[in-house]
Amino acid sequence: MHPPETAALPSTRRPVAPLLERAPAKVNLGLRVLGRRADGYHELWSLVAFAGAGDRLTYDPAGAPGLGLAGPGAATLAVEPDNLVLKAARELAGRVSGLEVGRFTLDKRLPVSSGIGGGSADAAAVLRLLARANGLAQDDARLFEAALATGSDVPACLHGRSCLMAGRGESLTPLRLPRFGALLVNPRIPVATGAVFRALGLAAGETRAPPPAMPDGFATRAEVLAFLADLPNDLEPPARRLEPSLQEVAERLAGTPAVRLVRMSGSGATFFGLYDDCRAAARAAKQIAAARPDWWVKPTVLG
Ligand SMILES: C[C@@](CO)(OP(=O)(O)O)[C@H](O)COP(=O)(O)OP(=O)(O)OC[C@H]1O[C@@H](n2ccc(N)nc2=O)[C@H](O)[C@@H]1O
Ligand SMILES: Nc1ncnc2c1ncn2[C@@H]1O[C@H](COP(=O)(O)OP(=O)(O)O)[C@@H](O)[C@H]1O
Repeated sequence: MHPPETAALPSTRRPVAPLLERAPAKVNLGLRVLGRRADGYHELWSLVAFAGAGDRLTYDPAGAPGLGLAGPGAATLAVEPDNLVLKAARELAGRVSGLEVGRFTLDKRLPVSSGIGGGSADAAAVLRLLARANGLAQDDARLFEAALATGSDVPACLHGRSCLMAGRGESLTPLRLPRFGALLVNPRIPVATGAVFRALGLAAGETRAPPPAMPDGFATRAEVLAFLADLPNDLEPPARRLEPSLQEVAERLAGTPAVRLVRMSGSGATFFGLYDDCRAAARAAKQIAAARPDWWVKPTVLG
């Protein structure tokens, strides 16, 4: 005799699938510091692109509110007190009454404090996840406000596509870029953003030369490279003064075949090389990883 069939218990809770968002690395292809404002922040003018490589955030709307860390970089980061994932969630909750916040799991792959905005990308991914889960439009102004309150780089990461970034980081002009193969290299030396800005030594109210003329767009990689020749990263000299060992990173990238440009991103210490395609970037990655297995070396695509 068969046991009687049991009907599934009725549930009062709607099953909700976890949501996933990518948190791509940000690369400052060029970055001019135009001056220092009275409030201490610096006026920037930067051509920003996003990489195929990044962290990943999953969100369980039904989970206990909080953050779990996973992935190769989990041990390099603490959940509190300053995790940008929770800061972004708090900033949005302060602006949207009744916002439901569940559990985030961060798959940490990008090096921390490395000039490619890993924390900012995570924060932006959190805002996108909370918007999706709470039915907010992705262009809801409160997302942008929460982004800027979380950090200067978060609005660009929320935008998530190549752009000219100006002001403190809040002024964004979309700009399409042709695709590059790219290699990101970090010597696993964390560099504090505030220290690099301070090492520039600008007084409050001081201004510097204006930026180059704004391009209408770029049709070819050669046009981008010509534009970048006049758009260095003004934070690279002070970062190199603070960390003279960055010279080796630049030299190793410059020694890879077919590299078109070598430069530091943001406040460092990640440097990038640009190539015509992903195959060249992958070859370069092998060369550098063989010489420096202790470094973080990531071939990817940009634009
Ligand atoms: C330099 C950049 C370039 O994209 O990238 P990273 O090196 O961080 O990746 C960003 O402006 C970094 O943005 P983010 O890391 O969000 O900066 P915040 O948390 O707002 O500020 C960190 C520190 O940098 C200084 N800061 C930041 C932005 C800015 N426009 N002027 C500044 O002087 C702040 O005064 C603070 O001491
Ligand atoms: N989720 C996060 N990922 C990375 N860094 C974080 C995160 N939350 C907080 N931080 C802190 O934010 C600062 C900047 O980190 P990050 O965004 O990785 O570097 P950068 O601004 O140089 O690109 C570091 O002091 C780091 O400890």
